[in-house]
Amino acid sequence: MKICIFGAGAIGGYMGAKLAAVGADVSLVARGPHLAALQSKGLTLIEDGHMTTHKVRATDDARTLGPQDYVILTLKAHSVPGVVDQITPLLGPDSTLVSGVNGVPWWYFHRIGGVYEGTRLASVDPGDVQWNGFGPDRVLGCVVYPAAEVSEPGTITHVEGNRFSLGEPSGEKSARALHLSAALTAAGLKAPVRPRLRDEIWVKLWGNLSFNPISALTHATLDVLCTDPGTRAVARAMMIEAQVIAEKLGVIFPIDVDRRIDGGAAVGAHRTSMLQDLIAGRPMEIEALVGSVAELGRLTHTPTPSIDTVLALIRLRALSAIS
Ligand SMILES: NC(=O)C1=CN([C@@H]2O[C@H](COP(=O)(O)OP(=O)(O)OC[C@H]3O[C@@H](n4cnc5c(N)ncnc54)[C@H](OP(=O)(O)O)[C@@H]3O)[C@@H](O)[C@H]2O)C=CC1
Ligand SMILES: CC(C)(CO)C(=O)C(=O)O
Repeated sequence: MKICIFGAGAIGGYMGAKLAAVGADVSLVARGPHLAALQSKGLTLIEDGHMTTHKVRATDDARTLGPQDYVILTLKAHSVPGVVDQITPLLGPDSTLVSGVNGVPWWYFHRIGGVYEGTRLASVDPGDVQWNGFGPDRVLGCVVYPAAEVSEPGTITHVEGNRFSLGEPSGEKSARALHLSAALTAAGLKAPVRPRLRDEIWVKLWGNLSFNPISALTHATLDVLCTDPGTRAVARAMMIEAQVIAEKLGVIFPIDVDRRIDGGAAVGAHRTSMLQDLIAGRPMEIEALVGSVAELGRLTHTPTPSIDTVLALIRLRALSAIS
């Protein structure tokens, strides 16, 4: 089974190291100093205080790798539309594209059934470049739970978690989903195949939608923003609006908003990825995590005053960060 991880930074590097450790046929697409380190020194993973280094096939030119059985995208959401042409050489007629990217996925309305079937999302797929370039039939959804970081070029430090939930847009337990699940499980990861992956997408998104921009706007860590009465109320209001939207789309939430916020608080003094990106001067995943939910609000005729307010603030914060 040939697996390529495109955008092998923190999450892709973590998955790549776990696969390489068990001898899987895995290739990594990366760039810059991180790629140079992967090629010269190998991929190092620091996990539970142990350091392991793996020789890996790594390139910045996917054309040299050819068609794969699985292409796992672990880019930041805003990076994907611009690199569709770089990814397509990895795709043969039977290749599966696994979308390991946070936020509302561009394929959300593929095989969902009902009145919204086939709806495209401009916030995450402007110009439909992913829908038209990849084709939604080859997509297998993935919700990424581990936390990891590129601690230096070529080195991934795992923080916590090892679950990558998988799911077909149709909810089927397909052979392609089960085969990838088996490969990831053999690498020591948790990879359940879920019949209702969209429910999990929303539970994760609940936090990213609210905690991430609030943290970037306030520079507060999760424990603080989830317990401060003012910011907790903002997060809660955003999450309730999102819940109304999601339930109109058929989602069933297994927990309530307060439990989700308490879960965020329990993570502790963690800077969300959006705050980390802001501090590092990198683009933030604003449209995939927040703009997409505002777009779904309009689609489902759901008022989203809290989400719109925070979205306006974080968009302007991003512009101010650039200039
Ligand atoms: N890190 C985490 O703990 C978690 C992340 N996620 C989600 O997972 C996804 C991936 O995040 P993460 O792993 O942190 O992101 P990273 O930025 O660490 O990894 C993406 C990598 O892709 C590289 N890249 C970008 N464009 C190209 C290109 N054209 N060719 C080759 N390489 C390229 C980046 O290089 P460069 O640095 O040069 O841009 C970077 O190394 C995001 O949606 C994120 O929200 C979800 C849960 C937790
Ligand atoms: C905030 C957290 C931990 C969960 O919402 C996260 O996923 C992120 O930092 O992007």
